[in-house]
Amino acid sequence: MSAAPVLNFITGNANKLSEVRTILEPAGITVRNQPLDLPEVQGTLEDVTRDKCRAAAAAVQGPVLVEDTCLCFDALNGLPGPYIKWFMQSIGHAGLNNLLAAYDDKSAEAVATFGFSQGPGHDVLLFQGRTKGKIVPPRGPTTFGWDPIFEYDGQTYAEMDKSAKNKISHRFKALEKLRAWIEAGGMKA
Ligand SMILES: O=c1[nH]c(=O)c2ncn([C@@H]3O[C@H](COP(=O)(O)OP(=O)(O)OP(=O)(O)O)[C@@H](O)[C@H]3O)c2[nH]1
Ligand SMILES: [Mg+2]
Repeated sequence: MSAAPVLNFITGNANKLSEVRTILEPAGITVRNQPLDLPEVQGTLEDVTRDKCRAAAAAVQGPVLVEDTCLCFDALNGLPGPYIKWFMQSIGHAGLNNLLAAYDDKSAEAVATFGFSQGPGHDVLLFQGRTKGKIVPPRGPTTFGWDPIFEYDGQTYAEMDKSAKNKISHRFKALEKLRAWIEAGGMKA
């Protein structure tokens, strides 16, 4: 019998870690964590995750999982995208809504891109999930980033039960792909 898969998820974000554990542990996948704050380059969603994954593998000298989250406004051709963390920190929910004040189109996409590497010098494999929604004035608890302003099917992410978010979220969809790859024996290849 083969050993149960173990992932070392390098993130400093406790909310991400909690969602990833909740989604993967029922599938028998153990998620460890090292909360390193890695430098993040500018570029496409995929560039940012690949670079973050290489930096994580170099830092821990072993197999790693990382994730980068983007929030892409359709009216702004995908911005703030990978820069959402800095936008969120500097202008908050009100500022993010104001960015779209000049446009009728409030649609947005949440994107999670996980990167897995067996270690330094190995390729980075990407697993991406996308959920479409729209940007609204904040509703619901302010526990996690921009959850209160991202509305999906009439409810903001923040208004949903965690279990409901974890069935439709960008992160869940990306982790479904990662899980399928692990179950097909990808980590051993
Ligand atoms: O409301 C939210 N619902 C989510 O589902 C979600 N996922 C991520 N985020 C936030 O979006 C930025 C991404 O930046 P990010 O991917 O670099 O994350 P991070 O720097 O916090 O952690 P990490 O890079 O150590 O993994 C950060 O501000 C995160 O807090 C979310 N906010
Ligand atoms: Mg980060």
